[in-house]
Amino acid sequence: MAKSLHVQNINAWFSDQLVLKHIHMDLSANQITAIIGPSGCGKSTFIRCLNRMHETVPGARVTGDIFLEESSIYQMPATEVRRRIGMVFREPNPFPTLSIFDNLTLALRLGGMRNHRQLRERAERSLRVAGLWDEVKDKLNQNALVLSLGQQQRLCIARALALEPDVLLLDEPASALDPVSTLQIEELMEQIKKDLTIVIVTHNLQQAARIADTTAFFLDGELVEWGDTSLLFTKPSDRRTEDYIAGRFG
Ligand SMILES: Nc1ncnc2c1ncn2[C@@H]1O[C@H](COP(=O)(O)OP(=O)(O)OP(=O)(O)O)[C@@H](O)[C@H]1O
Repeated sequence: MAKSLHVQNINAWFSDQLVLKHIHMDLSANQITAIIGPSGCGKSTFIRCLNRMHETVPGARVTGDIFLEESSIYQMPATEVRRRIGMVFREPNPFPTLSIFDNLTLALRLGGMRNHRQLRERAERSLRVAGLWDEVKDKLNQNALVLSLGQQQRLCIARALALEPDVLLLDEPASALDPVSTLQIEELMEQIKKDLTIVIVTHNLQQAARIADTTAFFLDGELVEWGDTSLLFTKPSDRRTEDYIAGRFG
């Protein structure tokens, strides 16, 4: 079920470098929120804070709090946070030695699901949602690397969906893909937002304008502004946002 995230005064460091400063933001359920901003402004660090991945980097630190609905993610076991708040990365990263089926079901099996019929149902359901079932149903036991890059990325999304998360974080999920695969990923996000809260980092302003309900503009570790995507693109309230979307820097 989709759940909203509430970010309260997040600061994040890599060693002594402060890379996110006093971030307050709400990420609404059943919406796509796009995170935009120039290279190095803290977009990836921000979404890696949202499922407690940032703190896994040696020397990295976070202060502040993030709530999944009413519950602080810092009061939950980190493994539980990452199950409920899934993540898809820039480069498709299927487990390279595993079959398509095992890619989808490994985490479920590690979580204790043993019944083969149940595993098969969950795998099929997430592949159907990811629009991949017809393409892979006859090769579930083949290595995941037989798939094209675009299919591998949809497999990674299906793998995240198989855990039935509340939130899905995507860090430039289409940046390594061709235009057709990019469109498939965008259509997929539109479909799954009815069940999920989606946060996507993108360099591509057209992509944010096409798919995001809400857009947030980051600059130098600050959240300059966030709000309704069409308003942010047509009537930004801050001069720096206006300059960025007009292509004057970044
Ligand atoms: N593993 C790391 N160790 C140290 N510093 C890092 C690390 N990862 C990122 N940084 C620094 O943190 C700051 C924010 O980086 P981040 O990757 O969050 O930005 P970004 O907006 O996602 O950039 P890009 O669009 O280029 O991916 C940058 O100054 C970057 O150099």
